[in-house]
Amino acid sequence: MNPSSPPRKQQIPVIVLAGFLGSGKTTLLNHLLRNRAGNRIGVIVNDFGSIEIDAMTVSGQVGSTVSLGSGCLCCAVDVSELDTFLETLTRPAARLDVIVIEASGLAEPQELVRMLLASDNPHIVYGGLVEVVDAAEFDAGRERHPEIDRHLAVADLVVLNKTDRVGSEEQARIRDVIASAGAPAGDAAAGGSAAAVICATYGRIDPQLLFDPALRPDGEEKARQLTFEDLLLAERAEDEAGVGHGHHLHAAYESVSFTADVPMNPRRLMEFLDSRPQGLYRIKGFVDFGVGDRGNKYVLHAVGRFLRFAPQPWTRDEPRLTQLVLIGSGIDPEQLHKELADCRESATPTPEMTQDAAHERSMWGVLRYVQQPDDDA
Ligand SMILES: Nc1nc2c(ncn2[C@@H]2O[C@H](COP(=O)(O)OP(=O)(O)OP(=O)(O)O)[C@@H](O)[C@H]2O)c(=O)[nH]1
Repeated sequence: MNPSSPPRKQQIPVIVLAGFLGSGKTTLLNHLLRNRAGNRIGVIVNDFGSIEIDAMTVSGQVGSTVSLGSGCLCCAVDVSELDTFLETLTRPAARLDVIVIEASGLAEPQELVRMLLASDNPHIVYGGLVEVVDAAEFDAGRERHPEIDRHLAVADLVVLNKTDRVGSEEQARIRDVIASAGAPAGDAAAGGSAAAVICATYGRIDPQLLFDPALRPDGEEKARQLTFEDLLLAERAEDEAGVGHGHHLHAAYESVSFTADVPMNPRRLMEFLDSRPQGLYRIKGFVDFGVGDRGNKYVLHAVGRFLRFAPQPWTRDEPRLTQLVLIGSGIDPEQLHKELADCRESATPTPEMTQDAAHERSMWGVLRYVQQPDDDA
């Protein structure tokens, strides 16, 4: 790392929102904008027309960028202009916390993801490919657009939307199809989508699946955060009114919090991360590798198969801890917690020389995921 450049504020996650025409991308995006938990969101779309800009105060329009009073900056772009717009949106003056690119129904999301991963903009980090699927039109959609299987295979999170229009059996069937999407015909075991799948109506997912609540003291920025409990209450109210569909949002995803006050063993943690289960969508937090690197904690960001560590100096009085949150759907929280606990360093004494060399070597696996300033991806 270049010691002359001061560490900048955390990189801004860029999320790609994809899905076929009418699947509910704009509905989901509007939901995120209304429940952005204090975050300032930058949105890149193919055209403004579909976003409910009326619902927000438009405070300025420059070129094809619209600044919304509610803490959102929108721009309409052609994919070839992506880098230029990311450049604009990541300027410190924009003060954005997260950027969402709504891929047009026709854009190939893999192409956008590839461009993001290859981008040399140091201020962004890949935030995942979210594929919105219309549950009611699933089979018809696949027939018309067989390429949807390819999209599902590379997605990090699949939002099975419009579940108000299908029963729970049909939802289960679609989930199975998604899990085998992209695998060679007749051989689901050979692969398929590793994406976490969550069900939704009108795109109402918990925004925390995609980004964290902003820690902003600024009162003007404080949008009310839609919490997990709110979603649950809304669902219960629907159930009580007899309009629910037996699908409970608390079953939508699960999270695991892990804290350790002894260092983590780099080799074992990397084994855990390299074999993380299907459906484990996000991991965030920081890791103490103890003697592996006494000076730094390692901020961990994983979304889908993407994984990145960023070393950050411990402050003088900071307690040496590992703190991680894992979020996913269809995961076994207890098992994951146990596996992480098994990654803690055990105090087996080895001769000091061997120990030093071993620690240095075991950090290699971690360092593979540390971005160097001139890395491409
Ligand atoms: N019944 C039902 N309708 C929904 C749901 N989510 C979205 N819709 C409706 O589906 C239609 C399409 O939704 P959009 O959000 O515009 O879909 P989109 O993917 O952005 O569509 P394009 O911009 O054309 O690509 C709208 O009329 C929405 O109100 C849902 O969960 N259930």
